[in-house]
Amino acid sequence: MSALIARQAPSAAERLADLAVQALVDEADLSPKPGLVDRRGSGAHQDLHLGLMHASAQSLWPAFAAMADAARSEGRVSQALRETLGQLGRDGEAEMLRVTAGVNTHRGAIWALGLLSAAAMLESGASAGEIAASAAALARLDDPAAPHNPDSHGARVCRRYGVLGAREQAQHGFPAVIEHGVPQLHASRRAGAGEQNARLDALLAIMSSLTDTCVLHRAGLEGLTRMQAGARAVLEAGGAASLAGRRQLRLLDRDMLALNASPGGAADLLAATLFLDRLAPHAPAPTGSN
Ligand SMILES: CC(C)(COP(=O)(O)OP(=O)(O)OC[C@H]1O[C@@H](n2cnc3c(N)ncnc32)[C@H](O[C@H]2O[C@H](COP(=O)(O)OP(=O)(O)OP(=O)(O)O)[C@@H](O)[C@H]2O)[C@@H]1O)[C@@H](O)C(=O)NCCC(=O)NCCS
Ligand SMILES: Nc1ncnc2[nH]cnc12
Repeated sequence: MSALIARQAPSAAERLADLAVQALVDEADLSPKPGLVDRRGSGAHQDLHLGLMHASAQSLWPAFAAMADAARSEGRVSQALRETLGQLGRDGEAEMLRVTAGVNTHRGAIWALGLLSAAAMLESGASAGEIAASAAALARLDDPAAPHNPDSHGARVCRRYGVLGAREQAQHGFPAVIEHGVPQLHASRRAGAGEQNARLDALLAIMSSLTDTCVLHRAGLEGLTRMQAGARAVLEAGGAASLAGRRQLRLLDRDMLALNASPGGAADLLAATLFLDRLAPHAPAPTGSN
């Protein structure tokens, strides 16, 4: 009997949860990322490290599987599905905080990958853009049970600087992912950058345009401007695979550390990019870890 259970193929929801967790692990491991936790160390953070990012990612598997399964049961974008996803997202966040002893490792990632996992189940076989559009339709539905926290870091800086944050990024169909992350990942792969460099370029493309509320919270408008301009400078110099680009990337890393800035929102959206890329690849698939 146990041999029979062991051989059972994973369900579609379980496969989506596998992909979501793998995307988070790949994002955490990618190095060198400016200001962020990676294989070299904790970046601008005092309370995060790579082991904690991995443990947090693994703790979210049941939440992602449950969100995808709820989408399978409901079968369409609906108010009922939105409310179920909201509850599962809050449960996932509680489990993350239990595993990390209260440190916010992946709040933005639960939001983005939770919506995208549910949408991927609804839009099986669809393109990255179609999946993101379906996730956006879910994000635009109001969840009356969601506790509105006007004091979250994101809410505070959105008010102060008049910018859009994680909520709007999802409601608008993840433009940072669909217009910047995914196309740059594919372009850098086509140019022969190597998989790790292509992923770094995708992160930089996201950073060059995103109003990352983590950076605004930690380093204000100056931090955001320097992040966007620094990321653009790496790409304009030839990207992470080029010597000139690597030089710019080292400067950007130093700058982010000096400003105590960490682009956590961009990191979450890189994970969303890698998730969608695995689901709907339209460019040469990764060939190794070079
Ligand atoms: C809608 C919610 C995402 C809540 O959003 P809100 O803006 O109110 O709340 P925040 O607590 O600020 O969380 C937003 C997180 O999203 C990431 N992010 C930032 N900017 C963007 C952006 N422009 N687009 C997309 N995503 C963005 C970011 O997450 C990462 O950073 C986290 C660390 O941040 P922080 O806690 O500020 O940590 P530190 O700087 O280290 O703090 P200190 O050390 O200084 O104390 C890290 O977790 C990364 O993930 C933002 O943090 C959503 O949460 C929500 O409403 N959920 C309800 C449940 C639900 O409905 N779910 C639906 C199905 S999933
Ligand atoms: N690698 C990383 N470093 C810091 N914050 C993050 N949030 C999501 N991924 C992160």
